[in-house]
Amino acid sequence: MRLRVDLLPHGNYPDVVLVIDVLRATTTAVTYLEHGAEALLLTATPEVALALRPELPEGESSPVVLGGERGGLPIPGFDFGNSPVEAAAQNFTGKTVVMNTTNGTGAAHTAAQTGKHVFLAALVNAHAAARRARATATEEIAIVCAGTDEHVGLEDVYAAGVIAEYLLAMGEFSIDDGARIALTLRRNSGNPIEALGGSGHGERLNSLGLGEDVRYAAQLSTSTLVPTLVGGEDVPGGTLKFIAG
Ligand SMILES: O=C(O)[C@H](CS(=O)(=O)O)OP(=O)(O)O
Ligand SMILES: [Mg+2]
Repeated sequence: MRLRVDLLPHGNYPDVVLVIDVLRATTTAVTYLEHGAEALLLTATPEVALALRPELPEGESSPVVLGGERGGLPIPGFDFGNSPVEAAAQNFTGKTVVMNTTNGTGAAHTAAQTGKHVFLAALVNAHAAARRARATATEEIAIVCAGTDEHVGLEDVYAAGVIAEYLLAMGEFSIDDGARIALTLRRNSGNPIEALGGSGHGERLNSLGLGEDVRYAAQLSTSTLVPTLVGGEDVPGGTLKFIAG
């Protein structure tokens, strides 16, 4: 079995893909599902997301809510930002959450172009994601780091190293240099809060007053839920549907 870590999304994915965007899209995605969401629709653009909101009579609560950000801040017309702390304070039972973010949702779309099995991973579900990947893969597990604006993100590579460590404890793998880099970073960057807080994006979120999100995202394996890409005729064009797995 091969284990590969892509420091940024690219290339062909023949088998299992774990998409990581610790700060903050995949952490928030896990949180929406933890808090009752029936499904997540990750859109290619904010416009696709806005078009999915149904027209409803005044006062009627929508079964579809929108979450996402640009520049770290909520997108105008959306109901929520991209904050796991905000998501954790809500009940999404019966709701579909439509998400669009700068990096994470695009990385999922890149992975889904070729990946046979696509899952969303973060530190909060790292162990469950590793177990699911190991149980599903037949030839390769690719851990794909979303990064920030096409630049490598320390937080994503650190999380890839955490997941790679779990995987190596589960069986034999031949690993690539991306995995070696991720493992080295994991072993030399301290605990998750030190690693995330010391990343460029962690510092930026702190400066935006979003440090609680960084601390939330640094929790390790607190969720057993793995967002899982599913197909079907009901999936709107330009979206990827993930359900709790
Ligand atoms: O919301 C985030 O943390 C980032 C956006 S940015 O890097 O602050 O512009 O989005 P994500 O897609 O979760 O990396
Ligand atoms: Mg990110």
